[in-house]
Amino acid sequence: MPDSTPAFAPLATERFVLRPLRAEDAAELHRLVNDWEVAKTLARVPFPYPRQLADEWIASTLEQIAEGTAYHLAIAQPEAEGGAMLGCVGLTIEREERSAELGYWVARRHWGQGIAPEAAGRLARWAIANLNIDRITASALTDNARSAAVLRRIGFRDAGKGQRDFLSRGGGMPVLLFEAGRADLAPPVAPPAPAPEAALAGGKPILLVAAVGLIDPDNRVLLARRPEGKPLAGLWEFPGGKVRAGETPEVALIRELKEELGIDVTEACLAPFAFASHGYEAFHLLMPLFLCRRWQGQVTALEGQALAWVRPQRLADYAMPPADVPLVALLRDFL
Ligand SMILES: Nc1nc2c([nH]c(=O)n2[C@@H]2O[C@H](COP(=O)(O)OP(=O)(O)OP(=O)(O)O)[C@@H](O)[C@H]2O)c(=O)[nH]1
Repeated sequence: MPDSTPAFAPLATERFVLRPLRAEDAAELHRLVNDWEVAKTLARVPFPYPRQLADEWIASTLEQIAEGTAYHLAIAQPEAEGGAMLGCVGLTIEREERSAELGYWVARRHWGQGIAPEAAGRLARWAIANLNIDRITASALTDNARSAAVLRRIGFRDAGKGQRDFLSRGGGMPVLLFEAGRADLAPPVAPPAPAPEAALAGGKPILLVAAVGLIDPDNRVLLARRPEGKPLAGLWEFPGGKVRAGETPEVALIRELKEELGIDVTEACLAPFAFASHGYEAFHLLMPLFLCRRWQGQVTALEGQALAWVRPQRLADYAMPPADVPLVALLRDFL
């Protein structure tokens, strides 16, 4: 399955942009990273850092972005503020493991301004939502308390100790290992609005969500990817959403399909198929799944979400929320 980022659009953070490096960044990159205080914290940076290596490194990062194997980006001021480079942040993908390794550095004169957590946090959240990974790993030298604090602030958990080769130190060095999954990088989930007493399940409110398997004439099912910033970002799901007070599941679904996909569906075309009942940490999800083969209008991603029409036998290739797993099996057998 291809990742949804053929050409890399810069990522904005509150104060900066994360953009691909450019050939003309080489002299500045060399000046900033050829600093023992920076180089000594980085595993793959030699010291002294040869000027020519900056050109080669930048060229290799562009190839890696094009191949989708790694995303090494400049942390820069917005162009309107001068565009100066402040450091770099990067992710190397380990496709087989559905994971990626995070690294970053910030130029010494910009230390203490919270640049690393802002940049690395954004890249990590973007990656879990847009690349086919479930986990991000990182490491920090055992004596680099500042870097360990950055990782914990983003949401990384301690995952033991290890040893890594450091080019700048000429050999193996002890490191603290860190790891973050989808839930660690997600915003805190607010429980749904107070439910009627009858709707409390084991102390958790019941959340009623209506979802649909839209099926096209080729018998493919539409999945939508949960965007960055939402819980379960990066997982694929059936289109739909929360049923609001006063709505039936059908009415809620008709509204959501119009808002999210720009299509018109009638109640008569929504066939009840199955339901999910799943205990998440903050709520218990009750989700009727309808099937629909007829709608009006062109399916369009109106909320910037990635969409995929998926053949039933390929549904297992798409990571979905745990509540959907039994539904996928039923749907595959049915179609
Ligand atoms: N639409 C949909 N939601 C699902 C599926 N599986 C599943 O667990 N859910 C959960 O059901 C809830 C759907 O709520 P939603 O899409 O309206 O709301 P949201 O969390 O995106 O936040 P929002 O209120 O900002 O829109 C989420 O907690 C989502 O994780 C699915 O296949 N489709």
